[in-house]
Amino acid sequence: MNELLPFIRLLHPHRIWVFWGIAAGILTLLASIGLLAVSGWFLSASAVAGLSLVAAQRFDIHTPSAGVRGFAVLRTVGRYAERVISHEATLRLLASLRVWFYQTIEPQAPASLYRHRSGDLLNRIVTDIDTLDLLFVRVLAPTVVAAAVAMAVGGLLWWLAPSLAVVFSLIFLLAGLLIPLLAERLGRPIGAQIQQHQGELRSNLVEDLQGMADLSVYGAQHRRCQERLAECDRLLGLQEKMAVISGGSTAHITLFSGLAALAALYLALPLAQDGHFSEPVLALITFGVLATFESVQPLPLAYQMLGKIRAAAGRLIEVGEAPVTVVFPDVRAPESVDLSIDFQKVCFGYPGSGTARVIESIDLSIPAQSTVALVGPSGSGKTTLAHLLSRFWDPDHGSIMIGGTDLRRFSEEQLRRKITLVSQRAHVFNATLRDNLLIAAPHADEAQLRKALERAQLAEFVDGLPDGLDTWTGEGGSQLSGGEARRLILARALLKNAPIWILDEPTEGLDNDNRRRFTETIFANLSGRSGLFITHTREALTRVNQVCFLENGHIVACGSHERLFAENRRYHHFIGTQQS
Ligand SMILES: Nc1ncnc2c1ncn2[C@@H]1O[C@H](COP(=O)(O)OP(=O)(O)OP(=O)(O)O)[C@@H](O)[C@H]1O
Repeated sequence: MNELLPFIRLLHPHRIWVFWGIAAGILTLLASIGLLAVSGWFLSASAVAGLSLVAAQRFDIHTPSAGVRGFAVLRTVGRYAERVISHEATLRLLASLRVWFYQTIEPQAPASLYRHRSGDLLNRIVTDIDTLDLLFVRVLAPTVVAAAVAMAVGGLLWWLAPSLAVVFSLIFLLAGLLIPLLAERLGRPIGAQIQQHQGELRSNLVEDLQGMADLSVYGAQHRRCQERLAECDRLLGLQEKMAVISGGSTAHITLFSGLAALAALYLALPLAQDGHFSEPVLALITFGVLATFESVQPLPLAYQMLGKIRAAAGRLIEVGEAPVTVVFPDVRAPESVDLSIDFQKVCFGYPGSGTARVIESIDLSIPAQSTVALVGPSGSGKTTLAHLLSRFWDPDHGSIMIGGTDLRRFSEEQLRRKITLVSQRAHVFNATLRDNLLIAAPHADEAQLRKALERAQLAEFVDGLPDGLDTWTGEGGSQLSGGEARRLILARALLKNAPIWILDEPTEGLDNDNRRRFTETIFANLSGRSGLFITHTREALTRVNQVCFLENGHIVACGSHERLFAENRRYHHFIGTQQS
């Protein structure tokens, strides 16, 4: 149950709502019991009074009928209040849960979150958090309400006759404790499996939808559809098992409530005959006992779901409490105008990939306001080096400096302000062109947006659009061409105006003409900045200050493109194959 504790603690700020929700629940149930018990008493008292004319004339029908009406009104109002208040508490808890989850995963982005499939994360954020809201409304509140009501009724029975209270308590404990615990025990593994299967099904569906175009090109839709159907069948099978447990436990609760009413009648009858109380009180006791079992009716289903709730809590904690690989200091490092970059004996291996290193003892200096190109075969570690400079990860050994200060000394805001990353994978949000630009500079005015568009050579394109900057870009920029999307990302980078640029194959996938024009634009904007440019295009390599050739995580040669091309056979060969 430990996995639930962090979430129970989240209820603390909303304790007032929780308290009143539970209080309204208790009031409603007591009104329900009162209604049935007084109605029972009223009917039998009327019947008894009807036996003699004198008693019938003396019989006060007004007080009990007012009582019945009073309890009925109280029950309705109480139920309404209980629903409103408990839902308010639940929604507040949900909001706290979402904030908590976001706050715990945000420091893990982007490095640690790569481990999770996007559908899986979405599922945890939406479904697991929604499942956890059942914890209060379905489990905690009804348990407290049932316990409080049972104590109230037990106390009353004790006052009438202790034997009644003892028998009632025993049967109530069987129904309210044993059956929910049994349901929990039986439902736990199935609930956990349901939660896991639902997560997998949703992740797979998201992936299938994202890859629909490829699935249809390769004719794999039918096969994937069959796989999803098989997953749905497995899920249905599990849900059927849950339904059987739930039906069984409801039937047992009903049985126990009937038994308790019979036992109460059996014990109270001789007491009534002995004159301990009048005959109509017999009906009051029997109906009261019967109505009290209403409080335990929702418990088996709630405890049966506990497995599902615990699995959801476990899945959230697994993501939320994963170690944060990169921790930024709160205190800012002293600012320096020096924007030189130094990699000193940097070694790095991805977490979870054993001792295999992707970067091996790299020394690299990028003087301020100059650009170094990284060239190398696929998988040689170029992007990893760029991500290390962006501090998505920290090196295992060695250090990376900007202006002589270790990256680890900069606060997050300080470092992010210094660096812009323009990559082929940069994300275009499903929003307007304007919104995509404002991500970099939320307060930029029209003139600044216009200037960035002009410098990225996108102004003409935007002017030709009927909605201009308010044009929707589509999912991942699907309504833009590759070149337009890159220019939009470049305009965004220009708006940020960071002094250090990391460019990770920004022209990849563009045709020759677009690539040349895009490279031209980049270099026109690179002047005065320090840059790390991952590229293998000749037009970029001939314009940077230095080229470093990377193989298997090692820098094997550095120099001008012309010199390396003339003197380094492997570089010559690599560039030759790239150009061809
Ligand atoms: N998140 C990750 N977790 C584990 N291994 C990774 C991860 N990202 C990259 N790698 C591995 O690290 C190695 C270097 O990858 P990297 O992306 O840095 O190469 P690259 O030189 O940029 O390649 P490319 O030119 O194809 O983009 C590769 O073997 C890759 O499989």
